[in-house]
Amino acid sequence: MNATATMLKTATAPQTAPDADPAGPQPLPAPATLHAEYPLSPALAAQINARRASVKRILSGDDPRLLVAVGPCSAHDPRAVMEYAERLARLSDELAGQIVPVMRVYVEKPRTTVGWKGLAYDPDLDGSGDIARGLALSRALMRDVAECGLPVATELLQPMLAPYLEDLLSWVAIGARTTESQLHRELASGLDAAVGFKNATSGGVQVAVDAMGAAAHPHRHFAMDAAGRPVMAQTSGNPHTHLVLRGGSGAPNYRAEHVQAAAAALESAGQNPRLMVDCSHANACKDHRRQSEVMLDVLAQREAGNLNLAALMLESFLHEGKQPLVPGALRHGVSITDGCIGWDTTERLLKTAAERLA
Ligand SMILES: O=C[C@H](O)[C@H](O)COP(=O)(O)O
Ligand SMILES: C=C(OP(=O)(O)O)C(=O)O
Repeated sequence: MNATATMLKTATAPQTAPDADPAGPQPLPAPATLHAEYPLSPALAAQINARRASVKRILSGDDPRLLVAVGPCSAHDPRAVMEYAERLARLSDELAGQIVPVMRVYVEKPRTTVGWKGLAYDPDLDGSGDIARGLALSRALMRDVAECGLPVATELLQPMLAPYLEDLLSWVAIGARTTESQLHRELASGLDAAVGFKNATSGGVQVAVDAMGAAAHPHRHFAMDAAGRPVMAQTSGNPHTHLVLRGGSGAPNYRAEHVQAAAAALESAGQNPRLMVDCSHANACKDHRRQSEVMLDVLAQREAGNLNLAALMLESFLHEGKQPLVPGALRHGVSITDGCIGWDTTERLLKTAAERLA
């Protein structure tokens, strides 16, 4: 039984400390405590390093395969996420000649205003906010997905979460709402994994180009160490960053003219022109069914010779669409945040991409 299933089996009782004042601050385990509880074996650490290198080779143009960040908008149900991971792992082996999937295991969700903020924040989906249990579940789930043979992708949103999870990550997103944030550029500068910076929710690409430049530099910044103590961190800079075009202000930016303009902005800034197109979000006008047309358009651009299109993102789960968060009445395998394409559509799209890229 994987760690997540064990966690779920044993974690049904409330996990808050008996004497904790629910209104007051409550202690969290230090990163080192969770690492000890859910350690990374040397073999898995080596596999993650190899996966990170594979992602970087695609983004540097040294590997002609297509990188695809694919999976649910949010990981609200670890059992369903593992069911999805097992399917994706099988498909990944079948398409390995042309496609390198990295699986979205998003445990923090940025909200436009308010809403459920992710497994790490509220694992019981009821507003109880058991962050301690959410952190443990998040680490256990990411490790189980990694042990499934899949590179793990996530958005890092709360910088304090990074020391709990970063050793498990093969690709990291900085989201549209935080690409302009200096804290997230500092965070990215210290990561070993490649980092994709989303364009702004307005559609503006320059903030992401600036973020890539900032993240490439070393930074000295406030951070937390493995023991949970505040420290002065010194990073060496991360040269493995790239732009993610996700549309903005209700308008897509995945078409050839947008991609060419973005590549020009990147090249004039001396940045890597290879980029990822997020087929969801504003590129799909928040309609999950439009992800297919976005992906097929991008594939056509690649076939026309634009190899700067090195990567794609798909929001995909077991079943298509989304559902309201009604605890106790949730349908299995359906997103509770953004709408997703279902597994059958995902499999068909990835197989189509592999055939066209062969
Ligand atoms: O990917 C998820 C959403 O784009 C993001 O969390 C914003 O969702 P919201 O506008 O419903 O808050
Ligand atoms: C929140 C996400 O995207 P964005 O930052 O582009 O809204 C996401 O990819 O889940």
